[in-house]
Amino acid sequence: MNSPKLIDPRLELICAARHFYQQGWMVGTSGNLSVRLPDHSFWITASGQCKGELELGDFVRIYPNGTACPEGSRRVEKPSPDVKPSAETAIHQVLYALFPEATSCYHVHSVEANLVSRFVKGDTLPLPPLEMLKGLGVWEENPDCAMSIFDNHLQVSCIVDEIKERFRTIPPQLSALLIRDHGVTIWAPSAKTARNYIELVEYIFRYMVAARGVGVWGVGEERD
Ligand SMILES: CSC[C@@H](O)[C@@H](O)C(=O)COP(=O)(O)O
Ligand SMILES: [Zn+2]
Repeated sequence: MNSPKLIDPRLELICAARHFYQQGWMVGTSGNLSVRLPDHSFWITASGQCKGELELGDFVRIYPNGTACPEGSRRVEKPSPDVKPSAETAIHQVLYALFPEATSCYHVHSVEANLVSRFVKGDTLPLPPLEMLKGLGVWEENPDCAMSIFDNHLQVSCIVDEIKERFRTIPPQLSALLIRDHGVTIWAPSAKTARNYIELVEYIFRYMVAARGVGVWGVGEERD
C-alpha cells in the first residue's frame, strides 16, 4: 500500500498569502505567515517578498533554541544566504511560546485594521457582539469581547516584550492581537483555522468602520 504523500506546509502559506494579497490585506511585501511543524521548528515567509507571488524558496525555517537543523549546527534553514526571515519573526516566536496549541500564525495589514486601531486610546478594542465572534471561539449571547492592542514600535523586540508581559498576566480573550497603525496577528491550531480567523477579524473590522460611517451607536468605543 502506498503511504499518503506528505504535503509541504509551505504550499498552504503560499495559497493563503495569495488570497490575502488579492483581498488587499498583504499589499506589496506587507504581512508574514508561519506554520509550525511537529518538531517545533517553523517555516516563515522571508522578509521583503511580494506576498502575492511567493514560491517555496521564499521561506526560512527557524529551529527552536537548543536545537539545530539536520544539516548542521545552524538554527535557521534558508534557500540561500541572502534570504532573511521576516523582520517580525520574533512575534511569531513569542506567540508559539505563549500558546503551545498554535501551529499557525498569520499577520496581515488592512486599511480597516489600522482605522479601528485608532478608535480607542487604551490597550483594548471593544468588539461589537456580532454572530461572527463564534467563529473565533466566543460562544456567548451578546458577548462583551475585546481585542488586545499594542503600540507599534520600530524595534520589534519592544512589541514582543509588551506582548509577553501582558499576555502572561492577562490571557487574551481571542487568539488575535492588533498592533496600532500596523495590522492584526492571529494564531490558530491549524492553517485552515488561521485563514478563517483572519477573514473573521477582518470582517469585524470592516463592520466597525462601516458602522461608524453610518452612525451606529457605541461601536468600537471605549467602555467605562
Ligand atoms: C510593507 S513594510 C511592512 C513591514 O515593515 C512589516 O510590518 C511586515 O509586515 C512585513 O515584513 P517582512 O519582513 O517582509 O515579514
Ligand atoms: Zn507587519
